[in-house]
Amino acid sequence: MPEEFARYPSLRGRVVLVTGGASGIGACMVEQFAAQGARTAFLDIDTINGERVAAETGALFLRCDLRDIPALRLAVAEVARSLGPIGVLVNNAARDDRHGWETVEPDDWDERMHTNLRHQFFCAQAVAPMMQAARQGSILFFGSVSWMKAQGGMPAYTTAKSAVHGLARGLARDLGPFGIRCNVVVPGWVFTERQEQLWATPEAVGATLERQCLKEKLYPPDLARMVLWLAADDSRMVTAQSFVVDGGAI
Ligand SMILES: NC(=O)C1=CN([C@@H]2O[C@H](COP(=O)(O)OP(=O)(O)OC[C@H]3O[C@@H](n4cnc5c(N)ncnc54)[C@H](O)[C@@H]3O)[C@@H](O)[C@H]2O)C=CC1
Ligand SMILES: O=C1OC[C@@H](O)[C@H](O)[C@H]1O
Repeated sequence: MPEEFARYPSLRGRVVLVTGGASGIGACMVEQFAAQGARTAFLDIDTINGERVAAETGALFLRCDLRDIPALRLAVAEVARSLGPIGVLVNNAARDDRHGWETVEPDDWDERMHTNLRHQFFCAQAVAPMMQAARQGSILFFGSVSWMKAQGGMPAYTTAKSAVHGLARGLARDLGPFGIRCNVVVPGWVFTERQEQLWATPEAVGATLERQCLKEKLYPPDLARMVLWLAADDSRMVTAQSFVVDGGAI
């Protein structure tokens, strides 16, 4: 894996907000945006890891349960007050806990929609006015290959992740006249510590690599590289699109 990351001059000084930045892919993105010289902030429910990442990167960490929309709105406003108008939003936070179709109750369903979909919209709604004033902005939404692969065992999660595409494309149309771009990043199976611990059995890893055209495991930097480009002005005419980073699994 290449050590160096591409440099994006337009990200220097740009205010970037990442949700779910305390671990996994989100933590890698926080690290890389900070390395680009962006004024970086992240929201997460995980205080312990959030404070660790903030100490390591110098990024601003605000604890926030993104299922709580009033709290989300206050946190976004605090980021803008502290760092300046937000120019890039990365809607990364989610939870891919498995759940059987047979046992899901209405409250479970609603909670998983709140955890994986709803906050992506309300974070976009909160930053859009700042981006409208600047006549530019990049909003990234995180999807998943899981629904594309017809992965079972998590129907609420795969539903939420497929809905992200409709959300991004509709907002791309609404916000495009203001120079605001909306795109979806679609990770394949990305081997974070959590994924390794929870699900990376030799059989599951083997089956994934068998399915991928590229026979290597994906890691968070593979996603961060795509995100940096979509966040930067280098992708200035790219919107309403989905970018799959999965080693060719689908
Ligand atoms: N790792 C993978 O294999 C894949 C990941 N993805 C997507 O990529 C993104 C990042 O994935 P990972 O790093 O693996 O996720 P992760 O589960 O390791 O990290 C998600 C982060 O979001 C935070 N979070 C969860 N619920 C929250 C809430 N209510 N309020 C605030 N923060 C909350 C968690 O504390 C955590 O720091 C997610 O959107 C995920 O759905 C998609 C396909 C595959
Ligand atoms: O979104 C996802 O897609 C692939 C799954 O194996 C992974 O655990 C999940 O996060």
